[in-house]
Amino acid sequence: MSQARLIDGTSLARRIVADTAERAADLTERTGTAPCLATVLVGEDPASVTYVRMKRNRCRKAGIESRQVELPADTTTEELVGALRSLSDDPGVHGILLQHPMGEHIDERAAFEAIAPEKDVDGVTFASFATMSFGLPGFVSCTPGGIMRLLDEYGVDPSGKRAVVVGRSAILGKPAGMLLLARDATVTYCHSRTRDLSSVVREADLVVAAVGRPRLIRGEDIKPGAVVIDAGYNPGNVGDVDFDSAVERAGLITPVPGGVGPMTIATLLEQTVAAAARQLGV
Ligand SMILES: Nc1nc(=O)c2c([nH]1)NC[C@@H]1CN(c3ccc(C(=O)N[C@@H](CCC(=O)O)C(=O)O)cc3)C=[N+]21
Repeated sequence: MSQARLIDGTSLARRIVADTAERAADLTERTGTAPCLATVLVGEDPASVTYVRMKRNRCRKAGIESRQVELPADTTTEELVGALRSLSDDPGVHGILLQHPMGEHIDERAAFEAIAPEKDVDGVTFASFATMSFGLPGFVSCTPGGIMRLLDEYGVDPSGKRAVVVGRSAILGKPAGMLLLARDATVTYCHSRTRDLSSVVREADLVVAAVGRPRLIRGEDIKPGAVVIDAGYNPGNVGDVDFDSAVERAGLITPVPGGVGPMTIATLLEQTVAAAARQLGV
């Protein structure tokens, strides 16, 4: 049986981070100020702690400072909004990442909207969603933005393709579909109420799996030759796609790890340096 070509997210991410580090160094030299990302974490969910640590480590290696804000699990929406407003007003902070998910008691949307649009390097605000949806310049949601870069790198033009996005979360599925639509794909969203998911996915030339259900999408659901992007985050580095069966049917596929994940962080760093350059007037 034929095997899909693998999309190497690690290597493209490495190149983007290297370019970003050069730009960060240049900016620091010219302005005397290093780009700075504030990372905001509410509570101590182990996966979130790990992701934030990875992002901060990657920042350090790229010459981006990071400021860590850790808030207790019982932080109220008002307190979180207050913390985000003060980071938004702080000229020493150029980008803000609010790690998702937060506790059930927090109004996530209110929190995201407390991030100043010019510092929304994670692309989570309504303002960023709007520019992204219209294909206008602005900050993209990092995982969807990373996915589009991978598609471009591998010569996949979404125009005219049937794209099926499985998942409709505010910072992953929904913006991924909007970016594909902006590039002229015919986009279908699937979600928890979708009837007969398999039959919808089988129509897809391009599948983006973004629900957080381990191995939900299986090889038999994949149209032969389709492009399969696995953006699912599940415990233990397992994606939403059953890789072993999907690789037999797909034309091009992202592995987990080594696919979309590293691109998420690369996009975050790149946008942080872009935000700093703009704020420092370069
Ligand atoms: N506001 C917000 N923005 C996010 O971008 C965001 C978030 N919240 N919440 C959690 C998810 C998760 N996430 C990942 C980033 C990188 C990898 C990554 O680089 N993974 C490596 C594996 C890393 C390892 O070896 O453990 C890979 O796939 O190759 C994974 C997951 C960003 N997220």
